Amino acid sequence: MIKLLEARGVGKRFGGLTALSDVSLTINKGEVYGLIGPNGAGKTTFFNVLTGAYIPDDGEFVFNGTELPTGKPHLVVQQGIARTFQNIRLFGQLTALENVMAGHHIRTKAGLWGILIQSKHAIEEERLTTERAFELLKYVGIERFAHTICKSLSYGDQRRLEIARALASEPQLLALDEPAAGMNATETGQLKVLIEQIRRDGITVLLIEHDVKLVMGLCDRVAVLDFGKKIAEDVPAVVQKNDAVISAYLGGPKHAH
Ligand SMILES: Nc1ncnc2c1ncn2[C@@H]1O[C@H](COP(=O)(O)OP(=O)(O)OP(=O)(O)O)[C@@H](O)[C@H]1O
Repeated sequence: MIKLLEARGVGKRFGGLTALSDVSLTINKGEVYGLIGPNGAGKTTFFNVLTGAYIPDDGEFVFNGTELPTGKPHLVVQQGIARTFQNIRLFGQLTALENVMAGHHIRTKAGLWGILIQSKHAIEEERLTTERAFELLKYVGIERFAHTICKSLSYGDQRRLEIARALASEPQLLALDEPAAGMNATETGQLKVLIEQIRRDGITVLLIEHDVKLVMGLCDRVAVLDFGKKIAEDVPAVVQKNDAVISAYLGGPKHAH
């Protein structure tokens, strides 16, 4: 197995509150890795320190053998980590296609000057970006909405669009923060198929999700956070039976039943 991401003793505090404490975990290339835990356990904070939105107080992340920069989201994307957000963050007034194109610009080279002077290179790059954005919309199943203003898309389609936009940055690791939130059972089923396809296409997935059935059916391994600490990490079938995990979710010791 090849290590893709290692979190080493990661800690994050907000004033007196310890949101993450000494969290270490390893994600291997090609895995779908689940991060679960009760509300407020620190899952989104983990995403935020990983992707550079917050600076961790302790520890570091090593990606492909290199330490990741902290507090620099665009550099993290350039290194090959893309994320979606729990509260969808799309450009509401732009079309679906334009949103995906915005996600790709981190990989283009012409820059603002090239676009302004409409250099041959910039024009060609823009054409390829548009083509790629269409492909990605098709990949996530919403190409029919390419020219629709994104805020008028259904919630489920906006979540798919967020995934397309993240994929546009050509990540090796795709971090999804509650991608099934607000989806009905059919949409969740389709999302599962999409994530399985993403894995088959060689992209490693880190998934925060409350839908336990989805997590257990999709993830190769799962880590459980509780009050900012990792309390378990294993294959889903083992994690499900872990006493500490059951107590964390039920808010008390395990009862015989
Ligand atoms: N910017 C912040 N400032 C202060 N406290 C924060 C901040 N972000 C998170 N927290 C606190 O850190 C703790 C962990 O929050 P976090 O959002 O990471 O949990 P979570 O596991 O993602 O929860 P949920 O499942 O509800 O989204 C919570 O107690 C939260 O209130």
